[in-house]
Amino acid sequence: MPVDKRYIEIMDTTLRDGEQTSGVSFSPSEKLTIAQLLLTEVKVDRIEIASARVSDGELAAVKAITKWAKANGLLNRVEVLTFVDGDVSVQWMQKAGAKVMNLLTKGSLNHLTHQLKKKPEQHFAEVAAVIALARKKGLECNVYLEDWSNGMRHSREYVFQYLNFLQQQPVKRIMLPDTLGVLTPAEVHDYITQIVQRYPKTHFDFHAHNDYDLGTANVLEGVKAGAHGLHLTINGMGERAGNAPLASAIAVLNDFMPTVKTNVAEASLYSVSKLVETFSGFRIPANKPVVGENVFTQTAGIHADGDKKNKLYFSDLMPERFGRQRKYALGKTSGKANIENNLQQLGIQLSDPDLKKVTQRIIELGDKKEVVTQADLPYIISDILDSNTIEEKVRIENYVLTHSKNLKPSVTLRLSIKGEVFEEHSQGDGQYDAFMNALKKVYKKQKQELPALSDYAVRIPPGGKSDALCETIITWRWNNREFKTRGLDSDQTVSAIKATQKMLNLI
Ligand SMILES: CC(C)C(=O)C(=O)O
Repeated sequence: MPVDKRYIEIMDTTLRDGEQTSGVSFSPSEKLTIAQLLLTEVKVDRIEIASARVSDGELAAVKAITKWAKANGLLNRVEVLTFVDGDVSVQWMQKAGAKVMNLLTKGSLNHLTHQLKKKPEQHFAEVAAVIALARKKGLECNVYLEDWSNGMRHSREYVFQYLNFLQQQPVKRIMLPDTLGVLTPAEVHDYITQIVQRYPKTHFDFHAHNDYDLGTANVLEGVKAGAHGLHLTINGMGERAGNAPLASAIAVLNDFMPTVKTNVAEASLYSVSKLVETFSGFRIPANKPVVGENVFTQTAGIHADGDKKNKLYFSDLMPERFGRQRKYALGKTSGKANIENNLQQLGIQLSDPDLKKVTQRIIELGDKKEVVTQADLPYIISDILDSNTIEEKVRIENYVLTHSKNLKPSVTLRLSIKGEVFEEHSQGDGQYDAFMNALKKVYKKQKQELPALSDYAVRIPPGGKSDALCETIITWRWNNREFKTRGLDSDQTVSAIKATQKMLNLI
């Protein structure tokens, strides 16, 4: 029988806690773009976009977002962190056009006593006054219990006294932060269970931090224990080690909590991660689950082989769910199956001998610590197929190229023509020019002319991701006709020399 799933509200706080990542600051237009994407594409329920009073730039950002949200009927989903400061935050909220305030209050006796130096009753009265004022001005109130986790560990009586008090207040949600990211999953489960059982009619959000890398595990336990909402950030940005990452938390809830649902669109998680990465300059680690560059790439040949046979290395965490694609790395450990998978994705078929040559070339590049990407493959293949069709009568045996400050580049070149070996030394304006000058000397002594170089183009495989390969395409003029040769290598001069050797074998 289908069971009614419990709905979990997702509040994204990338633009508030996420912006507390050291070194990160979003411009108002970046904040607006991210806010729009989060509410309309990613479909989180709520966003926390700033702290009140911070700066003029922050005020401009909040104004821009609230204006857009109001025009689109989304204003009650946009939240701002505010403070127990009389009427200051409330006035700021009004100036910014915001309607939902997340009031920061003290969730542990330690914080209350040593930071605010107040007694609980004093704090509660001040909180009540701000809430009353905010409600009078038409604002909705959620309340944060800062340092709630340590409150539960060391001053539980205070936490329950405060929660009892809040039951009498016109508060929509109570937010339970593990401010220092110190809780274990078992504690999260225990503390949230106690709270939701005691206050069954109150909405509780859980706000995890990731200091022990337990953020995602903790939000899972929070939901299992009955939390109604979660605070998450894109790419796990946030104060210190960050918050629980949105993408991981959603994947975990979808795969391990069949009794709950969220409204988040998995397919948009990768693109929003990339956008936030670009705007924030905060790089996504390549191994970050769901959104990291490497997390859907199989590197070991044995994995690629198993995937080809019966999808043996697949799990429920399929890349397509997140708008991504499985990749098979190309390098010295990748082997034939990885290369075949890449060729299949590119729609290319090769004979066995050519496949062997391609595999060999990739292993050689891998040995040189070069990273080969799928975009490099057509270049490698065309280089190999080109070489297949050219009979090698001229071979460049060795060369030494020099490049020193204030001295002309020079070359010592040894090449063989139909088995006979020649050696020359020369200088030039660049290394390749020096190489060509030495080559011309050899051919002049043979009373042979060389084609004239009429164009020289260098490119890297598209996408700019490859650090492995560079292709030089040289156009030659010879007997009133033009022809091109290509050379491929990780070094630009060497790729030009390879293109030149091909020319020598064509004339
Ligand atoms: C500022 C507060 C709400 C916070 O982020 C925390 O306590 O973790």
